[in-house]
Amino acid sequence: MSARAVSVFYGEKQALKDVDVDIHDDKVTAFIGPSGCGKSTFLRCLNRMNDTIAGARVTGNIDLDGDDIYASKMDVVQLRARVGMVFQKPNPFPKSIYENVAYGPRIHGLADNKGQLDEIVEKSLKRAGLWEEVKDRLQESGTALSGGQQQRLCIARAIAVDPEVILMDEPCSALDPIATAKIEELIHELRGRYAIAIVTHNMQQAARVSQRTAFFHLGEMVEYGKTTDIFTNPREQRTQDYITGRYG
Ligand SMILES: Nc1ncnc2c1ncn2[C@@H]1O[C@H](COP(=O)(O)OP(=O)(O)OP(=O)(O)O)[C@@H](O)[C@H]1O
Repeated sequence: MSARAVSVFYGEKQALKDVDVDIHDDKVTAFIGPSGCGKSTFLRCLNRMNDTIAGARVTGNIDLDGDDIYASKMDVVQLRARVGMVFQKPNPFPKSIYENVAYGPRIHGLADNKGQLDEIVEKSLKRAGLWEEVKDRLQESGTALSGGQQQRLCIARAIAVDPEVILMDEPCSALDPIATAKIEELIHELRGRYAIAIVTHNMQQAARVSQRTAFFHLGEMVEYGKTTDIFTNPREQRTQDYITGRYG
């Protein structure tokens, strides 16, 4: 997936200026930067979640596997299956664990019968590292799980519709350190199968989970490169100042 010259306006206010970023298929890309710099705004451009915000306007080009995602012929429901999203606060549907995962494949017609749907649910929960914990209580409510389990359920829900890209907006910020470690481990396991982009406030987390990092500041993407380079040998002074804790 690639973004070129992406700008975002909320009404008159420009929140992002001319951002170019590539999201590689086999890598985790982290978006870092101080609060309000536009990380979440940019992430939301990648599956057109900004369409749901009144007054938000996006310009520039974002391409997913050869398709312009802002083209008028783009089906946004299909796009959001291809580019799934996991939010800061786990947000399972108030339905059973099974239904949380089965819902997407059912509406997208990915299963011909109950057996196939069961298989998708099992496979998705396994990939999200949750199957062993929930296999005997699939009919219980998803909202009764712990926060970390709920977040893995949301990841299973995204996986169930066979996405190409998974976007994660601060997926661990509402979780305790153990649940956070599990999600980070899961991100490692999912890499290679899905392109992943993650917004994080936590620089250590970006360094642990990503291979590419984009540093945002005041609506600009200041520097993009290999995570190791960004953290050990940044080209830009603003990146250096941020990673050494001079602001943010
Ligand atoms: N729905 C909105 N309406 C108007 N302005 C918004 C909206 N969402 C974000 N903004 C503004 O756009 C700018 C970028 O916000 P954004 O949430 O993308 O930053 P961020 O880097 O993700 O910050 P944080 O880490 O605090 O979530 C900020 O100035 C913010 O106030």
